[in-house]
Amino acid sequence: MPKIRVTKRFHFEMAHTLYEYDGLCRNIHGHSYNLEVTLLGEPRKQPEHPKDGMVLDFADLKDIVKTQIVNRFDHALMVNELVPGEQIELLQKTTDRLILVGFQPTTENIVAYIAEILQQHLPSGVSLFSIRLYETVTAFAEWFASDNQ
Ligand SMILES: Nc1nc2c(c(=O)[nH]1)N=C([C@H](O)[C@H](O)COP(=O)(O)OP(=O)(O)OP(=O)(O)O)CN2
Ligand SMILES: [Zn+2]
Repeated sequence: MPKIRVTKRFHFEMAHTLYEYDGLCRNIHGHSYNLEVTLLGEPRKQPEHPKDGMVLDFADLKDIVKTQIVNRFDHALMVNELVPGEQIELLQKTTDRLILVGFQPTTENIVAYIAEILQQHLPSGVSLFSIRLYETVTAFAEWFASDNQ
């Protein structure tokens, strides 16, 4: 049975700030993130089944990624928990979509965070192969299962 990779693209708008960064990105600013999620699995081999030939129905993949990532991250502000408490309190007054994380919200760390979440929500029989997260048109980070075993 061949193993096949399937990929679906997603998009979300998110703001972040790089805590104590020595450049413009220390300011709150936004990105139009593009996300590519690639799964690995064997296409179903059940000729009578409506999902015959699918590793995972793209619709099911969309449901998982939208529920776990896009719907939570879209139009949110992601901030490092190290930011002083009084600043966090101010931010909480101006947005109901503040995501506090225990890491600097770089593309690298966000892609690893997404991988951690998605791995917990995939059905059996498929695995997360890779994730590519574009922060800008010219910059992206990738997570590969094979690099993280
Ligand atoms: N290794 C990383 N470096 C930087 C990150 C990151 O997540 N990982 N993030 C930033 C800023 O948040 C922001 O994304 C700036 O990135 P940059 O590519 O420099 O953006 P530009 O708009 O200047 O892109 P150009 O296409 O070169 O105009 C900083 N560094
Ligand atoms: Zn940025």
